Amino acid sequence: MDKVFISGLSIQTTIGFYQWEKEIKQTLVFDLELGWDIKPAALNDELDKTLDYAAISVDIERFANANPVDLLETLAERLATHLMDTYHITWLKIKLHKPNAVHNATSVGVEIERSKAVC
Ligand SMILES: Nc1nc2c(c(=O)[nH]1)N=C([C@H](O)[C@@H](O)CO)CN2
Repeated sequence: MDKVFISGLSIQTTIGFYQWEKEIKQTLVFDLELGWDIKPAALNDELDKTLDYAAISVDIERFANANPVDLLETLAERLATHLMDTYHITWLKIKLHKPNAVHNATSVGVEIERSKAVC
């Protein structure tokens, strides 16, 4: 399967279970793999036949800020649904890091992989 990927997309957003976290912004880092057949875009060198990683990066930041939640799990799941529905993606993997959450860990977070049947 071909993929378009985004690695190390760093944003500032409100996220967290505890009350103090709802009053600040924290760093989240996203790694995404998006299943996509890249041949149609490559055939005639056309951006509109592929997934525009720049546009999707902007969308991810907007989505996270528009949908504040407590858990990384919730954000990952909702973002997966949003990306699959909006861009007609049938397979994706999202790894979501909260690098400053645990002071003696390099990073912590969640990773999900989702797919849906093509009709
Ligand atoms: N599996 C998870 N564990 C924890 C989360 C989370 O989103 N998923 N969140 C927190 C707190 O918000 C934490 O980041 C505050 O330091 C704790 N554990």
